[in-house]
Amino acid sequence: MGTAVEAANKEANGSIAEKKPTVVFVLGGPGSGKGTQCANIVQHFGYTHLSAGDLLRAEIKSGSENGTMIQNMIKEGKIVPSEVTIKLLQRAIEECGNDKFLIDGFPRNEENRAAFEDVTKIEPAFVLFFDCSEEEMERRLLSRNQGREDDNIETIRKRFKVFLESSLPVIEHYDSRGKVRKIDAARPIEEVFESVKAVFTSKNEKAD
Ligand SMILES: Nc1ncnc2c1ncn2[C@@H]1O[C@H](COP(=O)(O)OP(=O)(O)OP(=O)(O)O)[C@@H](O)[C@H]1O
Ligand SMILES: Nc1ccn([C@H]2C[C@H](O)[C@@H](COP(=O)(O)O)O2)c(=O)n1
Ligand SMILES: [Mg+2]
Repeated sequence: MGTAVEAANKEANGSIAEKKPTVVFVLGGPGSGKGTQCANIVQHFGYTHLSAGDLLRAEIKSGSENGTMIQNMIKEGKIVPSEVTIKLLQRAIEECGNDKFLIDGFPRNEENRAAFEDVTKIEPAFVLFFDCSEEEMERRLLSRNQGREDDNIETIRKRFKVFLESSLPVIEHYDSRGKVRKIDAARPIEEVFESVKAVFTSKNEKAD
């Protein structure tokens, strides 16, 4: 159940169906640099950044009835049921005055993908895929130092396995539809962003 403030925001900004927002999915393995590059895209291109992982962590902190379940799943590197994550994304989109969104770390599996399409009827403009080796991602995660409970070697290995088994097939799904813009994410942050900028400024993209 939403609060009165949430309801007022939704009325002011419109439901997802009315808004028909531009959505770019930002995918890649754990530690590939999704959040880092999203921050740059926000600055340069005026998108609103919605990280599914951040929304789930905020839900744990809020003391929600789903908090313990979400916390346990994140600790195990597992993917939270779509209905929970989609509600959080839907609410964030509806409460926001912007009409273009980077959805980071979602869809993470086929269930996420199909349920989001079903509920919102939104097709992404394109999918940014940050491609990086496990070796490099592991190095980055182990030195991230943000106090995340899942940045330990045991959970990191589980997250890599889930990425290969459940998330890569989603990327392949969009690739077969010509939607994936693959970026070599193993380079320094500034170089990666040069490639990202080229995607967002391309005349062929409908998302700039
Ligand atoms: N190109 C890069 N080169 C080196 N370090 C990077 C690069 N991009 C990001 N990092 C660092 O790696 C760590 C992980 O980056 P980030 O949080 O952006 O990854 P992520 O894909 O969002 O990860 P997660 O899926 O775990 O949320 C951070 O400490 C970040 O500063
Ligand atoms: N669609 C999603 C996104 C994230 N989660 C959970 C499981 C992830 O390991 C964790 C952290 O996400 P990140 O911040 O690394 O993008 O959050 C999920 O269940 N479903
Ligand atoms: Mg992130």
